Amino acid sequence: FARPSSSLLARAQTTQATSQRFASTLADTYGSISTSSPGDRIPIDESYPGLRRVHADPDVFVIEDFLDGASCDEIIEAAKEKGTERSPVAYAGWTTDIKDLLGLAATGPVTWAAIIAAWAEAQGDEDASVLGLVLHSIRNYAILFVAAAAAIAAFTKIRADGLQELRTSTSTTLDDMAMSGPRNFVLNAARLFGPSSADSDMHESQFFESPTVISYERDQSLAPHYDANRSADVEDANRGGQTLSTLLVYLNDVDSGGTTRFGRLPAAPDCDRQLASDSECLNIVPRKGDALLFFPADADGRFDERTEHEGRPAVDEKWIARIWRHVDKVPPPFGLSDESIGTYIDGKKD
Ligand SMILES: O=C(O)CCC(=O)C(=O)O
Ligand SMILES: [Fe+2]
Repeated sequence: FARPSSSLLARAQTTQATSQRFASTLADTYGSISTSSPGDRIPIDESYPGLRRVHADPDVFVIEDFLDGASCDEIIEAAKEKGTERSPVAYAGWTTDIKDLLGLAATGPVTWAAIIAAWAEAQGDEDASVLGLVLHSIRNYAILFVAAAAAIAAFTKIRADGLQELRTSTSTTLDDMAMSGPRNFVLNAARLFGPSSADSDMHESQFFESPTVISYERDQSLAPHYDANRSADVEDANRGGQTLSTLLVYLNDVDSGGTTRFGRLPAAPDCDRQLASDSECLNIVPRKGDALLFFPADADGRFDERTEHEGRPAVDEKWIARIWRHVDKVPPPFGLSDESIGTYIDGKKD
């Protein structure tokens, strides 16, 4: 099977609430599996104040002044007080990769190698029978299959170990909704996504991961990645399954560096948030209080590879807060507790 190249970025996620996923399973990278193209995204309140579409199909929005300056400052202070740690990553998509690789090995090379080896063994053996040949093939198949499985396990481990270099920021999560900054972020997000849970008993914020605050110092970055996971049903089952939307708020103004770039989407030259020096790709300049909204998967959870994006290397210090809206309820420790939502979020309008 195909060898990984140095440009290969494995999608990754953390095992903690400060999570992050990286780009592409082997199937994404080598196109060995065709997947159905994504359909409609989850609904949002399209009349939300300040909402501006900067790309259509897939939709990407900037929301001007999504969060007031005092809330931005408070979120930064709360994160500093709690302390940020190196944003952790872990390999996501590994269940898909192992399945694909094992399937590929088992149907192709392993079978042929087993038969050829059995045939070679039988050469010069006057008494070789067809039955003997078949039995030898089966034995060889079993041995080679185990060897292939071990090689695949080693390969996925190496892939996983290499991921940390792709994300050099530090982060923490804020789940104390008694503080007005994080609370305003969650309340506004719930208002924005409101329509998607309008006919459900659940409060919209139950679909959210707790806000993650990410800090980038000079030269820190987040390599191109996807926020969704092709294997979300299995690997993200304990955090609400697939990520259907990413909402991030820029918490400070950034004069230089630290843009959010979508390498597969064209530039938006008419948008004043587009980085002027990038005529190729959609590349958003952070502005304090603005939000960026996009949809890593469609409403049914189908992965949308067009939403690949990155946090470009920081020059000036950069702070963001992020909410991932999942397909199902996100239980603690990843999501907010029912008690916290009941006390501070549900029923509050602002
Ligand atoms: O820092 C950025 O601009 C992008 C952050 C991001 O992609 C993420 O947190 O998933
Ligand atoms: Fe992301």
